[in-house]
Amino acid sequence: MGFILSRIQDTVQQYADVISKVSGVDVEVVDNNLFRVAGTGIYSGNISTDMSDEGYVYKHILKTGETKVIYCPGDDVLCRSCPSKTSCKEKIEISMPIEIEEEIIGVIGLVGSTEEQKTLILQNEKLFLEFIKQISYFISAKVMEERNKEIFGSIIDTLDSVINYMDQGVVVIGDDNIIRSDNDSAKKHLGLSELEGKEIIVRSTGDSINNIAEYKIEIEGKTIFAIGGMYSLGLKDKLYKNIFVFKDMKSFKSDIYEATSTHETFETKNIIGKSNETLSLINNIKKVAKSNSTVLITGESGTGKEMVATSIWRESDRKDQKFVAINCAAIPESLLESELFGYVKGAFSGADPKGRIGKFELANQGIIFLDEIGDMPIYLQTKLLRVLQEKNITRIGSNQVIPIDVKVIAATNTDLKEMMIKKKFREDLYYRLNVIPINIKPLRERPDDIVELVEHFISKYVRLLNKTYSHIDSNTMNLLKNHYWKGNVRELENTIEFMVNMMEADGIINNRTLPVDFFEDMLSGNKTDIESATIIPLKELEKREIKKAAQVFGDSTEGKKLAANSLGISLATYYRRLEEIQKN
Ligand SMILES: Nc1ncnc2c1ncn2[C@@H]1O[C@H](COP(=O)(O)OP(=O)(O)OP(=O)(O)O)[C@@H](O)[C@H]1O
Repeated sequence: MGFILSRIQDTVQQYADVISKVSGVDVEVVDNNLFRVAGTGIYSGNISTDMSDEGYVYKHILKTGETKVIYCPGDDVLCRSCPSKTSCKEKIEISMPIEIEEEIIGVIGLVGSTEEQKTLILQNEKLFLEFIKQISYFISAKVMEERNKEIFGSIIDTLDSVINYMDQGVVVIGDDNIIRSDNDSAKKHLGLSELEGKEIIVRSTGDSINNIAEYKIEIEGKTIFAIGGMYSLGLKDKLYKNIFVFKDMKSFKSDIYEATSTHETFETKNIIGKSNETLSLINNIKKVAKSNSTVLITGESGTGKEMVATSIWRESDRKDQKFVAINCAAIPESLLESELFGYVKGAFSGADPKGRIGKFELANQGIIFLDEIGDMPIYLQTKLLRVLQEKNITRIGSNQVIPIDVKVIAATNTDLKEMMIKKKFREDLYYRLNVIPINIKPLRERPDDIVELVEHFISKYVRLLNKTYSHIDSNTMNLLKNHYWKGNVRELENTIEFMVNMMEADGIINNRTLPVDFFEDMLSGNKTDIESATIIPLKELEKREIKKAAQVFGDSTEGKKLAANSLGISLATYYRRLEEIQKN
């Protein structure tokens, strides 16, 4: 604070000159560091000098805050230690502190250096004291003003840099719709390198999403949708009427997308398997990706339908756009419509009345993946069909028709044809979706993929669980190859994860590491629960397992040894039983 007086030195000097002229005596002003800020007459040649070696009276005033009249400078008790007390030119001196909020920031001195001046001061002492008091107030008021200006200026500077760092666009618009000021984000959101001086038309669409109003912006022949707020600056100056704080819809959607998309992304090179079925699947994905037609992926649960959908996206021209997945079975029927098409603030008094963007809008320009499409209620099927035909959507509660360009990939593990017969799936929608059908075979029908998938998942989990791996027993690999895998690749992956967890320090995966349900599945012949509740005679069960072992391991000598081993009987017993079965 101390140097403030010197910062308004010119103003203080002007005051000193006026006082001197009016009073006919000399004036001197020092700051709280005894720096001479202003001076007239005998002091005019010594402005901006350090007075710490001489200003004994001023030092006292800075310390005590008292006003002092020194009638005999040089002889006064305060001048006792002053080295120039004997040669002091002053005849009389009035000194008064300059204060701001009880802080002494300097001293103003009125000095008579001639006998006439001394008489003048003595005759008008009271008047002079009142006069300096007023001037001291003026100086403090000026300092206050300067200080406030500095604080205000630094607030403005801080605000300016905050506004420039904001990822929201900010534009100040005049009554004439001309941009007067803007930040870098505004340029980014509007896709222009310069904004100042350009005309901008901002109109509300009437919709509100996430509790934020939506606007349609027109600038330089472009139309941009944004969400944000328009605020009046409340100034008289019409050139600075409103401030518009906004984010363009595209970035807003990207933020939501980043926050909500959790799916694992696949590329065709990550699809494991060398069976003819898998090779032709990969080939089809590449072909299908090049077209914009709707794809319907069918296959049992766990066969890789979502994997195929994301691979189509990664191979397509839309790979840099969004892939938005929605599982129609996982969302309550009452919410599915709003999830798909979005809704605006006030559309209904639901749990989230603020308004929300729908998946179709989020996926615009990209791909929407409608998983478990068979679970979509019939009334929504009608709406979906209309969206696919008309290529636009309307948010629930809004009048705005929004054009949509999305590629649709649907998937199901239910038999849609059968659902059509039962009138649970609309025939017209089925044909609209089934433009390009892709069927993924169950894993049991492509055993040639199993060895590679097993090895892939073993190395994945060995790495993830930080285990040491040596090899997998060939007998165990045979069991895995011949398993029914009703949960398909997902079940295989889970089984391998279990086995790697169970693996001993020797790093060998064998029958002992297999999960119990694996054997239960084998015993039940992978039939449904009701069927497996049927009690099978032990003799029959034994026959079935021996036959299965013969099938799995073949009839080479080595295979027979493995079969006997996995059945837990001696080789001789295995030969004998097998012979009996074959005779019957
Ligand atoms: N050929 C494959 N190569 C590598 N991983 C695969 C393969 N097929 C399936 N998977 C894996 O199997 C798991 C199940 O796949 P996905 O979720 O795509 O199946 P889905 O058919 O969509 O299942 P659901 O019908 O239950 O939703 C995933 O972890 C996936 O990565």
